[in-house]
Amino acid sequence: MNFKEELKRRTEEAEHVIREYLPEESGFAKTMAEAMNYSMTAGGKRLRPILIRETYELFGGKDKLCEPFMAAMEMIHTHSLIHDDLPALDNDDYRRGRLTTHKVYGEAMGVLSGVALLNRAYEVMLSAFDLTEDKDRVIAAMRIIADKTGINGMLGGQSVDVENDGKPLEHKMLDYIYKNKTSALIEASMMTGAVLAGASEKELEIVEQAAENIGLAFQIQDDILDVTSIQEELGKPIHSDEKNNKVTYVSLVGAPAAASRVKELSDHAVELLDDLDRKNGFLDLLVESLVSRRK
Ligand SMILES: CC(C)=CCC/C(C)=C/COP(=O)(O)OP(=O)(O)O
Ligand SMILES: C=C(C)CCOP(=O)(O)OP(=O)(O)O
Ligand SMILES: [Mg+2]
Ligand SMILES: [Mg+2]
Repeated sequence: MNFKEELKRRTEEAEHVIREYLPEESGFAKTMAEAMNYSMTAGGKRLRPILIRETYELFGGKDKLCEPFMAAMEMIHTHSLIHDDLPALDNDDYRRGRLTTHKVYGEAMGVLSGVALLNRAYEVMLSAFDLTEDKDRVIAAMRIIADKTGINGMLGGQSVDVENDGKPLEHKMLDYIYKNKTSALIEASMMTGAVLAGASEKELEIVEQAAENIGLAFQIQDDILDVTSIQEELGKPIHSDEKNNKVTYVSLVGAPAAASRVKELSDHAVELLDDLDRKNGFLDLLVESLVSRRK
């Protein structure tokens, strides 16, 4: 398998699915629709939608039921990035190689278009009821997503993250922040693919653990790139963490130790996936590739 080519094909396919669910830019609320689409069409790796499809296929899913969830997940993720960049939070001017949404449309529209994407995600997920007789699987997926993005997941983690800007942090709290602000959405993505395809409780637990490790590795790599990359490659400003006086994994243990931790977490995730009776070779390669990602 040529991994790069396969990844490109899957990214393009995710891109196509996402575009089907974007709001129309018309009517009195046209500006907000434009702001929503501005960030949604700015690129991005589309990692979470790809993880949904790959995990869906890992458990035997073959049809389009996962597609509204792929689009919805990218909307939730993009909402989180628009808000993460706002002046009240990380105050960053570039994202996905473009000026941030609030820089182009103003702060009020940044707040509103972010919330509107979050709301649209739920409208899109509800449309999945039209694609299956098995309503329980759709409900189960939506329950996971609501839970993992709220106070017990992404929002909880993000709130503790911003609350602690400029304060010393212990490992335990940093782990809480990373597991929630970043891993929770990766967990929700992979678990969504799994429940939609009918995975068992036991399989779902393994997927959740693997995704937690992937998410931690992903966030630590993000910390590393914040100090080792360049804006042109990353598409967002470097040294954002230092600007906000954030304790990160890199500031706590240094970049080389952080890189070893990324490798350990990624290896552990692949081992966990190996415990399943099923295999998706591309998914394993994707997880392994995140260790050396440069953007
Ligand atoms: C509800 C909200 C707003 C959630 C944001 C979650 C999140 C993982 C943001 C990015 O983290 P970061 O600031 O460490 O990364 P980046 O370098 O991409 O800004
Ligand atoms: C969790 C973090 C570090 C936020 C950025 O996520 P991605 O690195 O997946 O951002 P895009 O590719 O979607 O822009
Ligand atoms: Mg942040
Ligand atoms: Mg940020």
